[in-house]
Parts: sequence; structure tokens; C-alpha cells
Amino acid sequence: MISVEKIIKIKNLYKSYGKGSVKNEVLKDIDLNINEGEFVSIMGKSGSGKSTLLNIIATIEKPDKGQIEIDGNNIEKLSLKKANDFRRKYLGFIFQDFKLIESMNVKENIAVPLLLKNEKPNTINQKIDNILKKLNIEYLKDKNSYEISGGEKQRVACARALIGNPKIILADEPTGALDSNSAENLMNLIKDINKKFNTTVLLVTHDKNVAEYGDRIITIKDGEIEG
Ligand SMILES: Nc1ncnc2c1ncn2[C@@H]1O[C@H](COP(=O)(O)OP(=O)(O)OP(=O)(O)O)[C@@H](O)[C@H]1O
Repeated sequence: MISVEKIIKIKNLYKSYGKGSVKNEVLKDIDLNINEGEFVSIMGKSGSGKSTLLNIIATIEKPDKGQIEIDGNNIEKLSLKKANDFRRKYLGFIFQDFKLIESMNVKENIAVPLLLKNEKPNTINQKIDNILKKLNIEYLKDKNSYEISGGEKQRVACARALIGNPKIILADEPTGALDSNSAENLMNLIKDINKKFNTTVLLVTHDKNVAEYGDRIITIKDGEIEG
């Protein structure tokens, strides 16, 4: 039998905001294992803690309690510097509002993760050309970020998320700002990336149709994983 590596292991995870009578227990005793190459969709009502869970995995938020192991690294107690290095090495991000830098063109936006890693200009140019080709968006290369459509912006954001070769993509409501056609194109692209490169995907969404692109859907309710 082929053994599948668990790339994310979360055990007894707790997170709350506030104190005393205003304490808001957002995540309670979350246990979650995700296999390498798996595409997992996270659903749940507004305020149920989906983004909090994603942000903890992204090392942007710290849990109150619990263990989180990603590809063998215990990330819950990383220093700021180590957390930054970890994010650059392992994670690619896609957000609802794209988070492109409007003053930079498409190519420059895609280069950002590599500039942060101090890669050489020649390597950066080569990697940009490769990723634009893979995602079929070579025609956008020299455009300004403010002159392209929402769907195109999200494809550029995918290129930026992928350029550093991350093992895991974290996507928070990536289709939230897109019309249904662009949303479908984007989800096909994310699914393609997941299958072609065996990139693990964790995607938060309100939309059942979007969630169904995943291999597995988990639902958070009252701070716990339902079912
Ligand atoms: N930095 C923070 N400080 C205080 N409370 C917070 C903070 N971040 C989130 N919360 C609270 O934690 C709860 C969960 O928020 P979270 O954003 O994780 O929910 P969500 O399921 O992603 O919601 P939505 O679908 O509306 O984006 C909410 O009650 C929210 O108000």
C-alpha cells in the first residue's frame, strides 16, 4: 500500500479573543489532519472561525493551546523571523481582494515573493516566464495591475502564490469578488494546480459549489469541526 504523508497535523487547537465576560472562544479542541496533495475546503457560518484557523496555519495568528505540525515543523511557537521564513518557504496565499500592488505591473507583482527571498534577477525573470506560461496568462505580463479585470487579477495572484513553489496554498474566499464565470475559471485553475503539482490546498469559502472542487469539505460549527 502507498502511504500518504500527512503534511498538516493539528491537535487540540484552541483560540479565543478577549478576556473574562467578553471572552470569545472561537476554536475549541480542533483536531485536523491533511494529506500531502489533498484539497480541503473549509465551510461554516460567518464568524465561525474559518479565517482564524487559516491564519493560525499561516503563522499569522498564534493559538492559545495546541500543536500544529506542518511538514515536520512545529509552527505554533515560531519567532517572528522564523515564521516569516517558514511562510516564504512553504506557503502561497490567495485572498478575496487579490492584494496586488497597484503601483506595480503584473510581472513585478508576481516577482514579490522571489524578491523577498533575494533571488537573482535572471532567475526571477525565468521563473516569471514559466509560471505565466503554465497559467496561460503570458498576455498579461506587461500590463498594469489596475487595468486588468478581477478574474485576471486573481490569476495573477495565483501566479504570485505559486512562483515560490509552495507545498501548500491557503486561499481565503478567493472567488468572493468574482462573477460566476471568473469564479469557475479560477476554481478550475486551482484544481489544476493541485493535481499537476500535487500542491496541498486549503480553501475557505461560503459557497457550496466552490467547496465541492475540494476532495474533502470540513465544516466549522460552534468552534468545532462538525461531523
Ligand atoms: N483579531 C481579532 N480580535 C478579536 N476578535 C476577532 C479577531 N479576529 C476574529 N475575531 C472574532 O473571531 C470570530 C471568528 O472570526 P473569523 O474571521 O475567523 O470567522 P469566519 O468564519 O472567517 O467569518 P467570515 O465568514 O465572516 O469571514 C468572530 O467572532 C470574530 O469577530
